[in-house]
Amino acid sequence: MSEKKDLTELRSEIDSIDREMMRLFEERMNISRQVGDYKRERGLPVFDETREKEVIAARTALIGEETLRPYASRLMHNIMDYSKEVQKRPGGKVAFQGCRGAYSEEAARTYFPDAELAAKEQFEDVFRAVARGEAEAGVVPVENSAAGSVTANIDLLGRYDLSVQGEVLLPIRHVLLGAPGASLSDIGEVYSHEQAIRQCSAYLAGHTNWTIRDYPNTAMSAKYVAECGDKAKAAIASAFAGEVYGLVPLERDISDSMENFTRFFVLSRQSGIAEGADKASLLFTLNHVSGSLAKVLSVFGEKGYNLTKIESRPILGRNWEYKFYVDVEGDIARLSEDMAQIGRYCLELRLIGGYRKAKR
Ligand SMILES: O=C(O)C(=O)C[C@]1(C(=O)O)C=C[C@@H](O)C=C1
Repeated sequence: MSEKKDLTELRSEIDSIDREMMRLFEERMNISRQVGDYKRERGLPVFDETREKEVIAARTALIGEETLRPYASRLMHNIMDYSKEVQKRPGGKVAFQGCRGAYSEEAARTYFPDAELAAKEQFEDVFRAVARGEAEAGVVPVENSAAGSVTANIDLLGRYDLSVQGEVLLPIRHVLLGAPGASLSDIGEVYSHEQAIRQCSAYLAGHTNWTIRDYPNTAMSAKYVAECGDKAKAAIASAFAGEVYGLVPLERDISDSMENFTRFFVLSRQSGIAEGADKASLLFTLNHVSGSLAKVLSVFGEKGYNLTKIESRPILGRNWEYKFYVDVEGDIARLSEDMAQIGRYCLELRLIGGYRKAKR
């Protein structure tokens, strides 16, 4: 009869099995990450219920001892949950402009729930961080439903060779935030980003005694008011920013329109059209021939694309010449072919990105 192994021996066997399991676990998660990249590029969902059922059934069947099968099934279930978490987390950081509590932070969090976020001071810092590979992705606002385009970012799209891989639509609910102990009657100065100020213009017009001051970002203005601790100063930012900086809400929902949304773009170094893309953004400059713009637009119409936005931006150093930025919806997989026809009327034509339209 063989000698029973002692606890040290048994534990040492467990240790070596665990080492092997951890090595395999890491290997499996690395493959999962690649599956995640594949799915992200093609706009496929991370969760695949049919595949998970197949995997659990097939792996459980490998277990000889029947009483262990329910545990094996739970183990595989957990492994695939971790696998999905790994897939959703981008390898690198995600840059946004502003500081903690910024609407851009909320947008970045919406698109990349598990990513490590990096705050940047200026919009251009976000573009630069992605272009240099310091960030895997960047999230920037491009348009607000009430105040219109964020032209600084439209211009930066033209200057940087990055592509748009996704879109986020964020509901914006502005709050007037004051220092602890402040009330509405104390306020003399209001700080915020110029877009937020414009979006609350009707509300602010009712307070003619307030001095309105531009600030680079809504959350930064909340931070500034908190740091001053001056009851005469207020900021316009989100309720979340108010919580982050310990400010008190003096008035909620002060936007002119309750239907206030901001569109954000997800920037990436990766080019190409995401599979399942139903929206695209293009930049072009025109030939100096009469009717060029009408011709470009008519191609979009003839080919069945729905033009959802057009913006003209001045070209630096070429007075009274413009760069056109357009968004189109439709069968984006076909767009590359159709661009040849559009290109006939353009000096320059660039697809900035084909992506999935954000859900409201
Ligand atoms: O095979 C896939 O499609 C994966 O994404 C991998 C995996 C897994 O870890 O096995 C993870 C999530 C899916 O729901 C299904 C399976």
